[in-house]
Amino acid sequence: MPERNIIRSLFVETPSIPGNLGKVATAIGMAGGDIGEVETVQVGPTSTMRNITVHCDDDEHLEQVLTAIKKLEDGIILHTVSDDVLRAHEGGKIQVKSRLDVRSLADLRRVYTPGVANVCRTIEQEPEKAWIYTSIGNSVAIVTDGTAILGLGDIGPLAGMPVMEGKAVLFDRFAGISGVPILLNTKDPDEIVETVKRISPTFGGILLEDIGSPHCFEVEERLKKELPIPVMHDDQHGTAVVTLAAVISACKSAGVELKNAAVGQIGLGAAGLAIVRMFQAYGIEKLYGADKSDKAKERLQEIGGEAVADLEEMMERADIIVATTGVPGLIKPEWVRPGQVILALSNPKPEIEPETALEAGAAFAADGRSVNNVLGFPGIFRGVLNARAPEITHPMLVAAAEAIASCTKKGELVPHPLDPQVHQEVAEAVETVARKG
Ligand SMILES: NC(=O)c1ccc[n+]([C@@H]2O[C@H](COP(=O)([O-])OP(=O)(O)OC[C@H]3O[C@@H](n4cnc5c(N)ncnc54)[C@H](O)[C@@H]3O)[C@@H](O)[C@H]2O)c1
Ligand SMILES: O=C(O)C[C@H](O)C(=O)O
Ligand SMILES: [Mg+2]
Repeated sequence: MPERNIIRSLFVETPSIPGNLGKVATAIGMAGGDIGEVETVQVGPTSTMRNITVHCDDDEHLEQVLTAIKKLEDGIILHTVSDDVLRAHEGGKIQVKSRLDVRSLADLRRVYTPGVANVCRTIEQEPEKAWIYTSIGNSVAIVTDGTAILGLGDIGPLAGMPVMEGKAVLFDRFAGISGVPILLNTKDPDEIVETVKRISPTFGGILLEDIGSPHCFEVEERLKKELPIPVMHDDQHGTAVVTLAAVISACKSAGVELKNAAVGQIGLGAAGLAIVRMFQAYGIEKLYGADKSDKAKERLQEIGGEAVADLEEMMERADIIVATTGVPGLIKPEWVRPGQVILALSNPKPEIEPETALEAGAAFAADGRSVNNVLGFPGIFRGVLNARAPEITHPMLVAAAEAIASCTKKGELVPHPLDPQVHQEVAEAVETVARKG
């Protein structure tokens, strides 16, 4: 199925006679639209109202679907078309809620003053107890400067907030962690480091998100060194973990020894360079990298990778291709070699659609929706917070990748992110390594 970028909710009235919903569904299907949920809002004696979610490729395609429904007769009426995704974002996606109720004066005194003063004193005397008596040990800051929001680029922290709120939802749902978005009004590495350090006492960990390269490398390195709590740049290490898991699974299915495979990385920014480092540390020797920026290629050479000037040449040489450039359609179908593994991970649109890569002969292909760092970061932070580890180490990340691979069904590259087992397994694997110290 090609990528569907437009999701709309259609409010449709049909006569309450069997077969009419079928006519609507057929009209949508014949126009190439995909139907998501169908919600019956009201059933009356003469007519039925439904909300039908439809997925289309683009605006033009949506128009074709709407025209097809409008052409239907026999009392079928399309009343409204609304943007489901925008609607779901109204009021934001997250909120801070109290875990305790305040119904009586006694509750008030327990939750707040005067009772709370004793808790403050306890923490003053034994700061360690903040992990027991506050939410700090279960809270992670999701910090962005807005310079590399998905593949949308430097759109600023404010426009990046929906992504940060999204990450907070995933932390909550998959790991029971309170993720708190922090938007930074600066791109200066010194100011970022200074600000994050100053707010850090509020949190048990720091997730850096969608901070562009090259300043993300310095920012993360300094914060890791200077803070006593785990710091991880998701676009680097979360992505590298999930990518390693995907290639472990692909090689297992194809009966190929991963360590002997030739791997090509297109895009050597935050995600790409970390993926190369992860592959190197895993023992893969034949590693090629391509980037339009000479500085990025220099960074690859500094860590012992081989820079290739031409994408076509890289496609020719590599058995496994990973792309993280943010450029949709960068990989041409005619470059794909039979049997190749293609992970085109840019969001919101990949460098090549998985269907196109498979049609062109790839053995396995995936995009950034399935091979996504959502499979890694919730469990990784759950694991380190449980263990109260001061940092996230390379062996923890490898353990997380192996846990993801072990949850993957035969013939697939990664597990489904809604499988609660995967987040649990990642958390346990990371916690186990962390406790070994
Ligand atoms: N699936 C996931 O979990 C996941 C995670 C992180 C990032 N990503 C995606 O990866 C992409 C990059 O993210 P990032 O944080 O690494 O950004 P980044 O800006 O740090 O890196 C992008 C790199 O791609 C290079 N590039 C751009 N156009 C190119 C081209 N035409 N040819 C070769 N190289 C090119 C840039 O020079 C840069 O080095 C984004 O689209 C993001 O959505 C996906
Ligand atoms: O947020 C995502 O879906 C993945 C990733 O962090 C990205 O920047 O694309
Ligand atoms: Mg990101």
